[in-house]
Amino acid sequence: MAGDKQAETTVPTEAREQHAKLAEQIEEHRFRYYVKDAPVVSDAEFDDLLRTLEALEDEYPELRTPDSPTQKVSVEFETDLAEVEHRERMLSLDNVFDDAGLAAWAERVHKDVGTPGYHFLCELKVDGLAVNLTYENGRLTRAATRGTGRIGEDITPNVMTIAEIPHRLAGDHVPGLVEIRGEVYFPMEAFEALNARRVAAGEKPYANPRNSASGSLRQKDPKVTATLPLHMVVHGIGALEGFEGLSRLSGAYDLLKSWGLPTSRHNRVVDDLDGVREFIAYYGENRHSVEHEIDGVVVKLDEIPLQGRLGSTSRAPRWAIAYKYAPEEVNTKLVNIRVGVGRTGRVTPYAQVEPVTVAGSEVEFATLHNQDVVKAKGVLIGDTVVLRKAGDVIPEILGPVVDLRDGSEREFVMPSECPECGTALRPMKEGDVDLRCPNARSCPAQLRERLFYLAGRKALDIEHFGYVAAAALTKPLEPSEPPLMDEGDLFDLSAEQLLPIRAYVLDQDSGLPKRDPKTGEEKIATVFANQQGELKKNAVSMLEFIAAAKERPLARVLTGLSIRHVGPVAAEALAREFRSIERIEQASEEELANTDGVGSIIAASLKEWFAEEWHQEILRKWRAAGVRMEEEGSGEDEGPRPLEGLTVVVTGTLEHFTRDGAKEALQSRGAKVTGSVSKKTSFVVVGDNPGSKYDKAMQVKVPVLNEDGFNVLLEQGPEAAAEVALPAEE
Ligand SMILES: NC(=O)c1ccc[n+]([C@@H]2O[C@H](COP(=O)([O-])OP(=O)(O)OC[C@H]3O[C@@H](n4cnc5c(N)ncnc54)[C@H](O)[C@@H]3O)[C@@H](O)[C@H]2O)c1
Ligand SMILES: [Zn+2]
Repeated sequence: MAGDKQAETTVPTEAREQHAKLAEQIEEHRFRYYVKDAPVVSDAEFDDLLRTLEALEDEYPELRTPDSPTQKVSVEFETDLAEVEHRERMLSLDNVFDDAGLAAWAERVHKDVGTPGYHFLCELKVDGLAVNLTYENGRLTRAATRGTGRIGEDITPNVMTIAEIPHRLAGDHVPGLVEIRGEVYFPMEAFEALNARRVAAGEKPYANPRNSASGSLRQKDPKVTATLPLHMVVHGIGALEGFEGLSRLSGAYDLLKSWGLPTSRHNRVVDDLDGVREFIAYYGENRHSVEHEIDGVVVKLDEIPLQGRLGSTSRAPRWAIAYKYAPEEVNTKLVNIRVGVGRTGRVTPYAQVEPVTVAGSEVEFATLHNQDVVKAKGVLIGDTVVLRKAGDVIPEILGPVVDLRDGSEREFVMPSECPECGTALRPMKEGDVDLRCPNARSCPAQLRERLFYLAGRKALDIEHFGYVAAAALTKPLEPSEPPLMDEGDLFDLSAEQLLPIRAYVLDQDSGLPKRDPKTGEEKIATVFANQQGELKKNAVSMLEFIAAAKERPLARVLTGLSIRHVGPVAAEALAREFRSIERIEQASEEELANTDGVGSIIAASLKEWFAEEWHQEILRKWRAAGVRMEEEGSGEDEGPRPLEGLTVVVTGTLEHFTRDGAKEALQSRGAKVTGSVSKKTSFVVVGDNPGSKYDKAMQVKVPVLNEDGFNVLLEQGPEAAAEVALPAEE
């Protein structure tokens, strides 16, 4: 006893105070999270606090009293819902964040188990709300939240509305009593719509889907819960009476599944730690292939008797560990909502946030799509927001942290004029929410984006012509007249024009001027001239590359024109089929639409594009500058086109031709190759295993050629081929 007292006094006051302060913060966050469903810090920040407290207690074990948050699952609290005592405690999990932590856990398990021959059960850590289902003689009698771990809240009527959860277990052999533990989650895809409804009804939007799941289950009216797309994954068993012989947890899951409970499809039993590592690595890569959000992997000892041997602390089982992935959600400040103008003139609001690192990269901007989305999310400028960056997906804002508002936040108002050229904005189409700057030709933003795209890898591939050059040529500070009013004069740019240009150095992601990191001032540069007043080396190269770009294949030139919907693939198809810009322009909309890889939307878009006078002007100027407007070897000087005017469909596998080879052979002889059979089809070439196109050919009585007949067509022409075509059946 005396020894104890002495030990206590060895804790410095400072540490004791720090401990008390941290403990209080953690309790407060738990209350906001579990009770109010409205956390004000991210999970990562919360976990950090808990880890700091743990580290402090490692250093001064006397601080680790039974009261400490490290020893508890949650907080004591009052609730409007009825309280329920769990038959067996619901625990949390200990966390590790790296391989070393995982290995240390495995080593402890190994020491405690003593004998080899045990297995690890790997599961996904479902990011949702822990729920306890009590089944008595197969009937669902109660559902409760985890609560303090001993006492939870009664949410039976709400849980009863979840379709996946059986009210009665299937089969005859069910226990007298069983507690099923699992996670209820709210799908990410449905989250935005839920928040939109809440905002429209004047309710607080949820900060993330996990809060929605919890809030949905913990509100009073089961009729409301019934309308929500809640799901459950089962991941454990609590009390169990009147049932013997469970030896492996993985086996128990099979049993639960046979009773009709929603178990996970992703569980895997492995022999050793390397197997665990593989599982962790796999789902680290494929995190978004899973039907629910995950924040890590849970590794469990699969042998149930061994679980019993290892036991639990007051907070977590020793036989399981949670390996947490890097968080994809962080909290940050929404500094501003700006609008950007895209290549097609679409005007989209986007969020500028205080820069944060998330999922390994620094994020400063997040998309907001359109003004309705901003409203639906319920975010105000100045809010702390939950920002999510999932894999390669563009960062997005999930929702505001409403409880941190101080009244200084303001609503976003969509501008009525283009921020770059001042033109009044209009809806894209009548009734559309998306707005567009109609000044397509010389709105500096649109032209800049078009030029940047035109110079890019997919189009003319002009080296040294990057975003900064595109901006400088379209909106210089000096001279006042930009050298390019549209893309028409691109190939006539001269050194004399480039030399005097001074412009902002724009950031490609935001379209905003970059800032000097030291002074914070916006960067302005003499973009193309060096200090001696000569062209920079890069600028000389750029001009050379512009000249060389005139020789690029037709498909790339077409791509570079930024015709709506005409990307590299459609451009290839058009170039292959029509072989010159002139012929594309002369083609009827129907002809265009019937071209393989083109279709009616692109056909309409092409017609629209060619009808615009300033587009014609671009073509005239490019032609005069010597830009290639036809496919090499095309036109009149090309060889004969014996199959001109024919439309051919190829289906099934040919012996001596690949699909592309067959196409090429037809097209080089002037035939058109399409994907679908109609009355207008001249021939259908049929290889092995033809699909429905063959049946269609029979139905509409189009002549069908086998591979020999195809060769006749290629070598002797349509008349000869018609003779050997299979007679169309009656
Ligand atoms: N942001 C905040 O203010 C705040 C406050 C408190 C807690 N939290 C967060 O809440 C989360 C939950 O905290 P916690 O105490 O439950 O700890 P935890 O997340 O470390 O894990 C324990 C829980 O994981 C769940 N789980 C999911 N899949 C599982 C599986 N396959 N097998 C077993 N269990 C599985 C269980 O319900 C279990 O109770 C943590 O991520 C924590 O960061 C955040
Ligand atoms: Zn504009």
